[in-house]
Amino acid sequence: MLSFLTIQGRPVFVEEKDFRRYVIVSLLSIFALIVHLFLICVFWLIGAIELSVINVGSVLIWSAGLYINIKGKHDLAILLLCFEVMIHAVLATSYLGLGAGFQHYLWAIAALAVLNTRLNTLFAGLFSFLFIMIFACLYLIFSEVQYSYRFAQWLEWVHFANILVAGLPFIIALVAIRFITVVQEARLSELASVDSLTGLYNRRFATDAANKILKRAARLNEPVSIVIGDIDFFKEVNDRAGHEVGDAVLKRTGLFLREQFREEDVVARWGGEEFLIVLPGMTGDTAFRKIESVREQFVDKFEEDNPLDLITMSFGVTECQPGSVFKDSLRVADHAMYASKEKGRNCTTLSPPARV
Ligand SMILES: Nc1nc2c(ncn2[C@@H]2O[C@H](COP(=O)(O)OP(=O)(O)OP(=O)(O)O)[C@@H](O)[C@H]2O)c(=O)[nH]1
Repeated sequence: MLSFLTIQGRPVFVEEKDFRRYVIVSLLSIFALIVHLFLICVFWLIGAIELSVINVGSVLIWSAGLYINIKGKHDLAILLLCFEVMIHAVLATSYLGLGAGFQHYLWAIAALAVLNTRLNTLFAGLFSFLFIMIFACLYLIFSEVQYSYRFAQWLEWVHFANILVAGLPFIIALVAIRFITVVQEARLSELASVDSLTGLYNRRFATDAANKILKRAARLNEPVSIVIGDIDFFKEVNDRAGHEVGDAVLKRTGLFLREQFREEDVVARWGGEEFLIVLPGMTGDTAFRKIESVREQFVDKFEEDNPLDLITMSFGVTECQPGSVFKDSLRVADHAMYASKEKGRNCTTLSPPARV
């Protein structure tokens, strides 16, 4: 995914992921620059010249970070900004003591360092640990430092504000990790259950679903029918029109079959040009009539789009006996489908249920 952006008046396209880093790091830098410029004035006014000077240093580093980020070196910019926060936290604590709460920013950058996926995991972990280690050391080294500037009555509010501001990146980092995890879990489960060519369920998912449907049907004493459908002379389609056309036929068959059945029915690509359909609540006779109508519509659909090449399907149907095992009923449906092939194809065969 590309986004449009102008750098020095020239239009450039950047990758969506980089564009996000560009915007986030730039906004963060601008926000930090404003805060530090404000702090320079505040410290100057209260006579804390050395603190004012520290903030001048920060302004220079954040400006450099912003510049490097605009130039496209986002990782270097993030690294530089993490080090600025670290140095700032140490110096501020050494002058103002732990009561001002600047040490809490180390937790924020520890979380951000782990989020930087371009750092290898070991490095990211080590960086993060380094920041937490410094945080712990600040408590050992500067526990005696007392705040000695004007407006001491505001100190606890400065601490309060620092905890809140430092907590924000921490929350953002956790939300980002959660978001990425949820999206990836959904993607993985889709990959594990869906056939990438047709978008139908794959064999593994369909087997699990069929077993569950059969168990439920046995409990409720309801019928279930199993159907195997196979495209006729598919090898010829591939040989004459090419593999790509063959793929397109499979895709359209998948779409067509999905449209023909209810949501609770399982329609899956069983392999190659073979499809499995599980019809809960349907007796063998009803399933047979339904499949015959689907088969006729299938021929019409492909005839409309491609009148020269007749594409047809052969089906095998069976009803599962309560308490029967999926693989036994599947075998019966498969034999029924082969019986349809032997009868000359483009037809449906209903077989009696497998014995329990
Ligand atoms: N394009 C394409 N072809 C596939 C795919 N999977 C399997 N095939 C092809 O499907 C063809 C199946 O051929 P056969 O098993 O001989 O069956 P058929 O030609 O349909 O003949 P009958 O089933 O007897 O009517 C083979 O040529 C496989 O290469 C796929 O994902 N894409």
